[in-house]
Amino acid sequence: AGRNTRRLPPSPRGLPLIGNLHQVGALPHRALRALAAAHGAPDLLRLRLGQVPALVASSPAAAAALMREHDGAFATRPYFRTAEILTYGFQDLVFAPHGEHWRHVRRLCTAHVLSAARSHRLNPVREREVAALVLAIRERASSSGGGGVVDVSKALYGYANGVICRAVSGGGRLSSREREEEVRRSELFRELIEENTALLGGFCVGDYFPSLAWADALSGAGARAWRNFRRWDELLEKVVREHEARRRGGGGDGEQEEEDFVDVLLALQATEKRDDGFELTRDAIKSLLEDMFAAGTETSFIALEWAMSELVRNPAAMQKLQRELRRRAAPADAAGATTPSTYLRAVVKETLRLHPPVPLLLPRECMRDTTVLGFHVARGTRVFVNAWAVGRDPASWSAPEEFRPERFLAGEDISEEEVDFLGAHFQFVPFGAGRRVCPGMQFGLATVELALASLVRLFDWELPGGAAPGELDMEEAPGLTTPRRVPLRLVAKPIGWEWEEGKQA
Ligand code: HEM
Repeated sequence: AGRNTRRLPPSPRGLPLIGNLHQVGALPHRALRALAAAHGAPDLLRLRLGQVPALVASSPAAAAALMREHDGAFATRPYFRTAEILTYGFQDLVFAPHGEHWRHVRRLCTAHVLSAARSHRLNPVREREVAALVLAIRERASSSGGGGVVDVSKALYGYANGVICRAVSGGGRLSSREREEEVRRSELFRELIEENTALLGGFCVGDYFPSLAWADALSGAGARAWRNFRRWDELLEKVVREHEARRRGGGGDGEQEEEDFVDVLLALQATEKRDDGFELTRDAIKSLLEDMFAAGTETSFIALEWAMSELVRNPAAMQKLQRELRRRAAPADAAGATTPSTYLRAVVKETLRLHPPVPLLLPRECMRDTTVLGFHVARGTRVFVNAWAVGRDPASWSAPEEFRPERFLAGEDISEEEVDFLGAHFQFVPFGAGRRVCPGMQFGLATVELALASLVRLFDWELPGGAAPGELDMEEAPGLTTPRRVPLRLVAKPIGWEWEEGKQA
């Protein structure tokens, strides 16, 4: 077919210069679903964002076409200026070309993260952090001020951050002075992650108007990114040095330390150096570490925040989960915490269906002209998969806007066995799919499930001031990830028999 007979996906009329940028809004996943519906584009919607051609997939069929049928053509990430600065110029580790180096490093890194989660090597880390979370909530709940109201969001963020910090850079058995240093370090990591999120989620003129990239120098976005990068580097350099010193010391007291992510990368560096041309440089290691912090903390935190919100809003689901977890835990507490609960898994899935923490996944870029579902997509097009819209697709889900974990149980409309997280079921893609699927999926799920199980099992939860469950504010904060707009504040009531048990422990 000739150039002029190529069929293009439907597109809303744009404005001169900015194109459709003004239509994307503060909550792009919601605005883009509405735009797709209004322009008869249930599968693929074409946009122009400034100077950049873009494509949005809004249905399971479109998600499958992009991430299964044509995965190879959409396996790269677009270039973002702030990301380039923040990631040691190694943007390609996460965000860019399909070079061999990138494939290699990512494969190694993925293998590590998944194996660490699967072998449960990191469960002691999570269990320590869950214990700290439960303790913090108990203290807050029983303190005289505030009437037992707990800032659940803050507590959950601390937990998610703690798990990643420990898993990435260690800190198993620490003296009290070391522990203090660790707490300070966690705070610093948190600050740096938040600034990264602000920078990456922010609007950078050069990302949409490549010919106006110089404008970012004027707006200060570049300088801000450099400043944050230098702070990251100082901290990560310290972490890597400490690990190197420990490795040289041969483990010191001879005790088997828990192996963390830095250890694994340093070991890889030692063995991979001889590989033809490939070297896991120090900058590459620090860049990977930074990715792990940034990608792992916010996502797990957001999933936990919404899971607790939905359970409080839906008391029947909360009670069902409490019954299941408390029954399991009663005879032998230790076993109760780790044996999987089907309803817990269903609650987590239902939460991720309604509230995917990264609702548009991470942007991809079309690497060569491709025909997708009969439409022409040009090389260089920036591609978004609206996982949020896909999860609420009325053709795939009954009562799609309702929180009903039962839908994921066997015998219901969609069974547990049918919809997994592995990217084979395109009506449910909170972790993406294909070559760019989230490598931290198992790690993230374990982090979310362990904390949620304890919070639901050990406490009863209510809204402050006797408000009805339906009154809970469920709005999302603007940005590329979707935490709650207002922090989740709940009354936590420790349940009796667990109290006693906790005291003995
Ligand atoms: C509930 C928790 C999590 C959710 C919902 C989540 C979601 C996602 C999504 C949607 C993507 C983009 C996938 C795509 O574009 O197809 C992604 C990428 C990524 N995630 Fe996760 N994630 C979670 C936890 C984690 C954790 C714990 C880690 C690391 C420890 C991690 C590391 C990464 C990395 C490195 C990438 C980039 C992969 C690439 O570009 O090739 N994630 N994640």
